[in-house]
Amino acid sequence: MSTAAELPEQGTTSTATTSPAGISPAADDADALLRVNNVSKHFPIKQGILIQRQVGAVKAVDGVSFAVRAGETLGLVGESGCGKSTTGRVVTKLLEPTAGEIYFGGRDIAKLSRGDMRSLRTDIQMIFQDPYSSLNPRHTIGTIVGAPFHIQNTKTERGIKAEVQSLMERVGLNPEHYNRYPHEFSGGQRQRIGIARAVALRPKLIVCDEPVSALDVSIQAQVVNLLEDLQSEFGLAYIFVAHDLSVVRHIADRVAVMYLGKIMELTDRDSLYTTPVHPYTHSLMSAVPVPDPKKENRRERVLLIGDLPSSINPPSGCVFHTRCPKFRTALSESERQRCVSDVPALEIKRPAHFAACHFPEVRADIAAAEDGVADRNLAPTD
Ligand SMILES: Nc1ncnc2c1ncn2[C@@H]1O[C@H](COP(=O)(O)OP(=O)(O)OP(=O)(O)O)[C@@H](O)[C@H]1O
Repeated sequence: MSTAAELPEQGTTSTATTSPAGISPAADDADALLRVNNVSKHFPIKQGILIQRQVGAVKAVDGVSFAVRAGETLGLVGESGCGKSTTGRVVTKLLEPTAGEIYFGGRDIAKLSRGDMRSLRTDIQMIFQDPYSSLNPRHTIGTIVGAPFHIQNTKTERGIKAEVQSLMERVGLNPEHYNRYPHEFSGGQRQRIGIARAVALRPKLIVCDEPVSALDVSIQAQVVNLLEDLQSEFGLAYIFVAHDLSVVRHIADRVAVMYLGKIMELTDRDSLYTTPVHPYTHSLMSAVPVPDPKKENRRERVLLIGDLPSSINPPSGCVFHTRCPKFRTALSESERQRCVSDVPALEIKRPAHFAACHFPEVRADIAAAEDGVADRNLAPTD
């Protein structure tokens, strides 16, 4: 593993990586199925009626690096608009990255054309947030779940029907409803249809983009449990995009926290929830209620002041400095200057614990223990 001094700056797409293989340490994982290295997605803003010219860009994702191991779940969390969904869509190549590398099974898929990506569609799939709009209302469930088999073109009609009905049964749907249309199913059942479609070809990786946030709370846990069962049965890896920290704590092995298009902290679930080192993660965690009323009364809430800055013109240096409680209250003038001018690298602060902060919360362990962060019961209700 590289030392902190060797680590690259996260953020600007022109920043060179310095690890021997040219891969950011956050993506440099020997067991990785997917390695996302310094990937950006900037949406151009154009002006003009006849002749359009680019006048700026929405920096939805700006130099993110992470790895996903075979069979694991990586949670992607952060406030609305921080770039979680865009990251997921770039990984599945529903969106083309502006810069960076995406290694899947050792091959850089970032620059593959749509045609070349067709063979990889078997291996990488996506489950969408909205079970109402992600299914074609004019197609029966048989057609929707059977579509991947038709594209693959290796099975007879009868073989496809048998496969689809077995998948329906596996995800908790009645196989006799093969000829029904999406509007005849509830929200939870529609998400099960989306899941059956995603796992049909036994992919290695599924990007789950807020798969339960549109569902009733009572249904959420059932769908999360189904995803977990399918993961162990088929050895799937998930990127699980969510803004709900409880669901992510329940399902993720490791978690990446995003803010304004960048990864602020990346580590295993327990380290993140019990000993966060980035002031942003600390604020997020402090907003989660503690079940014990005594501890809940003593809970220190770290409020973030101000609105999320625009991703068209993000703050200089550390993008979080304009809202960082530590920047406001605990740093000297020269330390603050560093936050304003230098982009912090996503670097190792503890073994396997990455954070992009010049002045991480080194006392977070003690604070977390005192505040009862470690005791928080964040599992979703069954
Ligand atoms: N097609 C697009 N064109 C321009 N800007 C876009 C486009 N898609 C997303 N954005 C912008 O990119 C930023 C990141 O959006 P994204 O949807 O990835 O965030 P998110 O973290 O998933 O948010 P949410 O939790 O609300 O879904 C936002 O500022 C959004 O407005």
